[in-house]
Amino acid sequence: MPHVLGRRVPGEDRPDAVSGHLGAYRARDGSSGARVRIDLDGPHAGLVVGKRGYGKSYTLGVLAEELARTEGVAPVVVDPMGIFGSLADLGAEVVSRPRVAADALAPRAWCDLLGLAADSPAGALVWQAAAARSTLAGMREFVADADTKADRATRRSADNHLSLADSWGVFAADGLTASELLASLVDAGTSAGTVLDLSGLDSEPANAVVRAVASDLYDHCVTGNPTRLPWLLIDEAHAFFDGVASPALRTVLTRGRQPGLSLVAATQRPSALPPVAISQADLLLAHRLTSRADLDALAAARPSYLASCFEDRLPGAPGEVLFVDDATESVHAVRIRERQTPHGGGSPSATDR
Ligand SMILES: Nc1ncnc2c1ncn2[C@@H]1O[C@H](COP(=O)(O)OP(=O)(O)OP(=O)(O)O)[C@@H](O)[C@H]1O
Repeated sequence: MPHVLGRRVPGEDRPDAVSGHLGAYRARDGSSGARVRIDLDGPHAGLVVGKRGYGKSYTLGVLAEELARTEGVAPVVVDPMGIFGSLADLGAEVVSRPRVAADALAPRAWCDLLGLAADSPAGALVWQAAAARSTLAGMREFVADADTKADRATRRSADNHLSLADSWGVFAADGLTASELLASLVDAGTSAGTVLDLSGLDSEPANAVVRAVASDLYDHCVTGNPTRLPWLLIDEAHAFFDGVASPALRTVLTRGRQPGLSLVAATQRPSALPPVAISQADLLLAHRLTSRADLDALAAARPSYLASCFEDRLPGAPGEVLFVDDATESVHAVRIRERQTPHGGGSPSATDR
């Protein structure tokens, strides 16, 4: 019987409950022990942390590989560095420069995105336009025609902001929506998932895509009965918790598991995450971490069982993690298995030239 970490009701799991091969236990002398699997059956909030170069993206890739070949789940990988393209080898769809529908963002999200206070004249106009129209072109028309109440300067300001959003090239009437994302996976008869390659996008457009996809996935899970349970895997997550994607990600973290949406965030800077991102995580995979601020941020948001042993047991080599399993309130030293598709990350080295 393989050992599965993350099971909510240990010992009472269904024999057919799905899990993924994560690696092997690591003994104190560094030797490898029994195989370790991770629960993929129930929804989870996961956090992968560690210093640069110690394997966060690699670990996220291992998780994506396991999800890609698991029935009943649909991984959606947010890839800001463009390093997860090799998941196509397992049948994942890699979407370069993903685009989203304008109405995948709620009116409030439009104001946040454009840096407009909702109660400012231009903000109120953008809000009305987002509520009234489903496309960005339609919103701009709405603003141009709003000649009754809004004065010229307000219309111009609102349109300047919308024009900037237009220039990002991430909004399209036929853009990716969560329901299409999950439906297309069903049509294709595969659960291999999707990689959203955001490399080359600036922070605002990348955040716009992530906010739209996260809130759309959440709404889809709440209002429908998703045919597959989505897993949102986010690399360099601090860039999104720090940006306008944050409200949607917080909602997923605090309320996503109930309707079936999982989120796994990877970051080298846990101290840059809101405490809720740490406290909500029921799976914590910690690679080597030395910054005092990051260790303190983890300790402050975690229950007491973590503070007592966590720091001393953190691993020292790339590919090793301390796995904190909330379900059993236990901590395990694990060596993450090797990738089955090529890893696209890692630092460039002059020696390799
Ligand atoms: N489980 C593993 N098995 C074998 N090698 C690994 C493993 N994890 C990491 N490595 C090695 O460590 C290197 C760095 O890993 P990775 O790119 O995931 O780091 P990172 O923590 O995401 O760094 P960054 O913050 O710079 O993105 C990889 O290129 C790989 O060579």
